[in-house]
Amino acid sequence: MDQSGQPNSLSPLLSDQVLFNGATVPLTFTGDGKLRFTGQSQRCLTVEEVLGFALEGSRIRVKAVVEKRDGICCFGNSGDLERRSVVFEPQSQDSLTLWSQKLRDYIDSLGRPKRLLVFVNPFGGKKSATKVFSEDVKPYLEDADIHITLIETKHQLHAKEVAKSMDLSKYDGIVCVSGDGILVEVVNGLLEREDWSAAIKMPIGMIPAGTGNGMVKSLLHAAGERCSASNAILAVIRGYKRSLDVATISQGKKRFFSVLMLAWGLIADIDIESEKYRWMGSARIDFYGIQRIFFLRHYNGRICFVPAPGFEDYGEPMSYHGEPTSEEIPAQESSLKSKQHGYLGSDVKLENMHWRTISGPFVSIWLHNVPWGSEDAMAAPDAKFSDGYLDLIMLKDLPRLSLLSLMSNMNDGSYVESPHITYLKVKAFVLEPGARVDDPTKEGIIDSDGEVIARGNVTYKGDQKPLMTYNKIQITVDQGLATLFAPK
Ligand SMILES: Nc1ncnc2c1ncn2[C@@H]1O[C@H](COP(=O)(O)OP(=O)(O)OP(=O)(O)O)[C@@H](O)[C@H]1O
Repeated sequence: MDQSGQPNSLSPLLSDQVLFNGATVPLTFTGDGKLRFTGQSQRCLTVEEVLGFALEGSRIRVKAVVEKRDGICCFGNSGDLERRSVVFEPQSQDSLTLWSQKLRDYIDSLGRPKRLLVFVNPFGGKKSATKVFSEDVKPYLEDADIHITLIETKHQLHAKEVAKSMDLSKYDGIVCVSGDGILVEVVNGLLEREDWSAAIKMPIGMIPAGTGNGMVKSLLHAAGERCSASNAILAVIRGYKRSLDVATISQGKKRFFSVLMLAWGLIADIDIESEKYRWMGSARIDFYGIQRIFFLRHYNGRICFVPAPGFEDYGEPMSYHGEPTSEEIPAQESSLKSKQHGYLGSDVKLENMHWRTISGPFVSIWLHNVPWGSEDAMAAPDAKFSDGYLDLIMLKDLPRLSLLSLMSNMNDGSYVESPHITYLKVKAFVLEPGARVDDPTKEGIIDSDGEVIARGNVTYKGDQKPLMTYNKIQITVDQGLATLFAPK
């Protein structure tokens, strides 16, 4: 709320006398979207605060969101929020029509979404998504007069199936009330469509309601906002957008599109193998992480990468050997004649790039697209949403106690400053995963965005067959391919 009462430099779109709080007061609506009541009880609503309005007989109810404190006041975006409304009464029918027209035209001019497809995953995280939706999301969407089509996901890959076949013309955006898993399904579904290039422009909004809420945490933290469902849904309603790099992980004809991360070694083992302690909630990661640190595994293998400008000194030069060869992919896969639909990955000429290589053993290889891996792990502090690069965090070896202290410093990202960590940006990447140093019969897990992409011999047994084999895989990045709703 602007209490200054200073006249705005922008000329009024509408200026009128209205009934407000029992008194007739001047009300001015200016081109910068400010609705300013003057007179005794001064009030000012900004366009950021206004969600929508409704006609109630001869009155207009303006629905707004404000920081929790007494009275409607200056909007701040990091505290607790509450919905409030301001009711005023124009003095004639003509005036009422004019006010409603001006307000409608203004809100329409902002490019806010009007029709949203909303996925709610009742199964994700603490199984709270249904409650989050009904208490913290739906009321805001109703105030903003946004038409919603609600889909409760019924099984794994349900959101992907819908995204792959939905009628795009019916929606202005997709909202996922879930963890990162549903976002990844939606991106993969959109990119598997024949009309993928139009489909992937559909803005996607994230509401934190899973175990891993890394994407929405990254979005809100970048804007200095708390990671809450109300801040997240406001970003959607206001309709601001930002583009997001998409990484294509490929092996032969197999493709997986990643927006968060790829891990091999320690992080993948903790992420995937700790599933057996799921009943512990998010504590499973810390609990199993400590076990893995004390029984640290080292993996043979090799990484090859195209460094971003400024990182050319890492590793040794090499020439690009191309995508995995037929010897590196099982026969039934390389002879697969299935027709390829959808996006096939970045068309950048990899053979023309300057490749570098580092050989193992490795403790951990981690590629990150955005800063936060979860709400309390800042995995890649320098990661940018659409710089066209992935941040590579590599760990070869270090004393267990140093590793323990590194892992406990992940909430502010400072762990990457450790001399044991190699931290750089890459444009393209090839992982050649090997077996464990201590026992060559045992191999590892490759995890991308929480999905097991490939599983080697004698590893954790999951319910599903992974998409790829535990062999060479390639990762390329397409700059800003996807679009997210984001705070300004
Ligand atoms: N009704 C359902 N039953 C079982 N699984 C489901 C259902 N709906 C969605 N899923 C799956 O739940 C997984 C997790 O989804 P979500 O993104 O909400 O949470 P997450 O934070 O990534 O993971 P989690 O909370 O499970 O650790 C997704 O891979 C999705 O396919």
